[in-house]
Amino acid sequence: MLLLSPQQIQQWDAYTILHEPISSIDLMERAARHCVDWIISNDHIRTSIKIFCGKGNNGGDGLAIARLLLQQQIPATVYILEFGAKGTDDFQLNLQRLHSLTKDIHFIQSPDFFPPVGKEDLVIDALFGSGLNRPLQDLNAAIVQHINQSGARIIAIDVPSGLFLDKSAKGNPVVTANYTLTFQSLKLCLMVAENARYFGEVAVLDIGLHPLFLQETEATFSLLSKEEIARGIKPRPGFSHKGTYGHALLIAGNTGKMGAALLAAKACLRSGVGLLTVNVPKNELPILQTSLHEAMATIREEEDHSYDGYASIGIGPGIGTAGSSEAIVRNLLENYAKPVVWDADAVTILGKNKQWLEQLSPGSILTPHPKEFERLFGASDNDFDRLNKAIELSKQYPLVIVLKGHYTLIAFNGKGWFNTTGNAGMAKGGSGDMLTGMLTALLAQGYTPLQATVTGVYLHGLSADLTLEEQSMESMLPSDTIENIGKAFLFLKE
Ligand SMILES: NC(=O)C1=CN([C@@H]2O[C@H](COP(=O)(O)OP(=O)(O)OC[C@H]3O[C@@H](n4cnc5c(N)ncnc54)[C@H](OP(=O)(O)O)[C@@H]3O)[C@@H](O)[C@H]2O)[C@@H](O)CC1
Ligand SMILES: Nc1ncnc2c1ncn2[C@@H]1O[C@H](COP(=O)(O)OP(=O)(O)OP(=O)(O)O)[C@@H](O)[C@H]1O
Ligand SMILES: [K+]
Repeated sequence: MLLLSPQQIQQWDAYTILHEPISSIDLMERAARHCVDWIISNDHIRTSIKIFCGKGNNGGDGLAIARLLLQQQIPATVYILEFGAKGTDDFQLNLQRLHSLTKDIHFIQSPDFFPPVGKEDLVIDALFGSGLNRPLQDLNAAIVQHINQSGARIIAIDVPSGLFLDKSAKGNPVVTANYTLTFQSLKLCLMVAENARYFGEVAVLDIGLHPLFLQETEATFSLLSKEEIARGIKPRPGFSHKGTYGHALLIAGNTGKMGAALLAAKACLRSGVGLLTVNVPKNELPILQTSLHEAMATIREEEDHSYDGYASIGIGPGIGTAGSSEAIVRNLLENYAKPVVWDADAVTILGKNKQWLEQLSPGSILTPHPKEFERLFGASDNDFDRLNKAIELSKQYPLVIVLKGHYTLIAFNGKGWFNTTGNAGMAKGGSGDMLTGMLTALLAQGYTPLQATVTGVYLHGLSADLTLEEQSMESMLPSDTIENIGKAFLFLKE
């Protein structure tokens, strides 16, 4: 699914009107009906429902929602923010339709006429949607503040009023919704952490916009889908052998950080690799060899760091950032030409030696979390800037950049894919190590760097989601999640 700009969303609307065909007022009616169905079936009806409308089509949705509620004998009061301009055609038509049902429609021109709103109210925010083109001010800013401080349950229609679809609204007045009912597809503004406090829980309502439009449309950002990932999984032919699936090397672990090496190694082994060697400090060798019978080992302090024969290498989890680790990073840059997975301390070392970025082998995968990303590429003003920076960098460097988060972004060659699997039970040390092991395993099996990354990131989150069948978000450990990598592969084959 593509993440569209406001202009593209308008075009999708127009395309549907032309090709379904359907009139725009009927499309609005369908959107409103989906909202009402969702509100009723999710038990959000309150004795007092206050619907705040602007005079664009978002406000039109609000008016249609009011009428559909009233038709089911559910009382609702409408407040229209009056800022001079005439409403859109569909707004005006819905206003006429509503007038035939109720006189409980209030035009507000000043904060003096704001209705009292309290905890017991349900507020429907239909002030502004995808047409917002500047920060809210004056009366519009005042009503947002009034609603936000009321303590009422707030349901935003399409997006919380005040959010721009594809750029930051940092510092602007924005409705803090408990729920956002967004039409047809997620929007970029509903994917970033900086807006999480505004959009609350998001439901995507399928209002039947024409699917063919997407086939004729290009967008920088899209969402990964199960079907797409499942199609990319390589078969394991009956006559294959361990050599078919590659020999991976993980350079991981150090004194007090051997858990990182074990988690990465175990995840690598559970992700289909043919052979695995783990490079660890001499003193830590027994920990590895007694806990993981399938892994071989090389010793960190030994001079001969030949990388010949490894189909892929992952470096970083728990290695530390001391000079000896820096030396390994330099050695790897000079002596290994295939893609490498760079994570954790290895990313920090690259951040300290930025000139080395030019030397990363093409197709290498960088897996920074936002702080590590900042160390590598500098600070960003907001989440949108960071996403756009990752996209620009992916044009500049022949690398796959994995910006980890709730919706992890994978940037490659000027395009970005958001992952939709995973949950807050993964917000624990060790989750990143697990991902490094998985990506290294997939590279070793001959997946292209992009394919390895999208597959690995998706399966990583999916394993965590499946872990919730037997654990809570509080209790689950990366070790549990690794044991569910198998279930995740099976789920893709269903
Ligand atoms: N496409 C779909 O799939 C469907 C879309 N539908 C619905 O349509 C919504 C989009 O409607 P929309 O385009 O009329 O824009 P909307 O957000 O209502 O109003 C913006 C208007 O207000 C103005 N304005 C802007 N910023 C302002 C500001 N800061 N302060 C004051 N005024 C400001 C601006 O006019 P301006 O003042 O710039 O002339 C603009 O015209 C969408 O979110 C969804 O709910 C569904 O009905 C059906 C399916
Ligand atoms: N709330 C969340 N929702 C979805 N995924 C999450 C969430 N929190 C963390 N994750 C995922 O878990 C992983 C965490 O990796 P990250 O390197 O940031 O932290 P870590 O677990 O401390 O790493 P390490 O393994 O190096 O200790 C990422 O892949 C991230 O996408
Ligand atoms: K809204």
